[in-house]
Amino acid sequence: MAHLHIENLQVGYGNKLILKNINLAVEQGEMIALLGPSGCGKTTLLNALCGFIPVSQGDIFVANRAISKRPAEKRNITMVFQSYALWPHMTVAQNIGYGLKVQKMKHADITTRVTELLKIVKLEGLENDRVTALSGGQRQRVALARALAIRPDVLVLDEPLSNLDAKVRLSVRHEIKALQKQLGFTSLIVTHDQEEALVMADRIAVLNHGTIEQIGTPEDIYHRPKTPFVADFMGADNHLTWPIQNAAITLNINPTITQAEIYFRSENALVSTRPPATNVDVNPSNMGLLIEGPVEQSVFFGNNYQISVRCGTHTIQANHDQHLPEHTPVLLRVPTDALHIFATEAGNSAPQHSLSPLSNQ
Ligand SMILES: Nc1ncnc2c1ncn2[C@@H]1O[C@H](COP(=O)(O)OP(=O)(O)OP(=O)(O)O)[C@@H](O)[C@H]1O
Repeated sequence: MAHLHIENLQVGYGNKLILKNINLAVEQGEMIALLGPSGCGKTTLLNALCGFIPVSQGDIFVANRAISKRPAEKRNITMVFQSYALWPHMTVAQNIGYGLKVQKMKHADITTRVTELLKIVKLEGLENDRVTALSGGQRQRVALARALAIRPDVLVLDEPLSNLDAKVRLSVRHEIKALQKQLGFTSLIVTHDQEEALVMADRIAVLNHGTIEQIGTPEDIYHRPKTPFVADFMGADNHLTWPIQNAAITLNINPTITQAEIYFRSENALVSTRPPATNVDVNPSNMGLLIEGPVEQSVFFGNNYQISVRCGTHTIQANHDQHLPEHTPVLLRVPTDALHIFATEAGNSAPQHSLSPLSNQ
């Protein structure tokens, strides 16, 4: 059994079921990111793990021990909160040692452990400062040190970086990742930032309406989404429902499809301004999805331009290195391996989750 094993977990508030049937196995030393839109149940899952809310059905095992009926303080799972939740009247060292004092550890041992943690989170010299005098990034490191002080079996982090400004956020996420590798703690981190999940996690679980839609490595989730929801959530910002009765949109793939939902990222739509007449041949450079149309809008995005191309009733987004004036005729080509194609049965108006991805990798 995995170090953290969640089996058929159901959790709700009153009569409202939030987590429907969660199964998750987290190996010792692994960091799993729970990724999903607001309200999908990420925090609820962390709260159920920590024992802050009861579970309706299913079980949670940590190191082969069933813990879902144990009170929060007997689970040895600690949470790092979005708001840090530090004691404002205490010093850095007192905050870090707080959990150890509650556990009635000897004063000398607390001092040793706190000194060790101050070094780990690079806050040496600040032990006697009030936490209110620290920056956001430093406070978050105190919160992390306090959580790690008691050597938890599982560390859970609820959007730990969301109160930090963009630059600090980038450095703190690398620090947490490096610490996780160095110390080997098992952790679950909640985020709704896909880039954060890709950078920090060993595996990502994508949640939607209280269920896990897909779990896999960052590469799997990014390149091989199993459902339209995951493709969309991971940044495939263009969506077409095939077939399309429009000669300006052609799909040259093998095998051919009759009916499908197609997703792709604007960064994978290659823009060319060559005349459409040269584009009709089906040769290797024309494989994939081809779309012809005029530029509707070109917006500067810093490192490139976001080009909107009008094609019948569709507006397709593409990235390009140059500004293109409105009405410029362009050809977009999305290579086959950048298309996420979810075949649907002919005449079947099945819900998205029952679509099957067509292997195109
Ligand atoms: N104490 C509560 N009582 C009743 N419903 C709740 C309670 N807390 C959360 N919910 C509901 O449970 C659902 C999931 O909430 P949760 O906070 O777990 O989502 P989340 O994925 O963490 O969202 P966010 O990214 O916005 O933090 C939401 O519909 C929310 O309204």
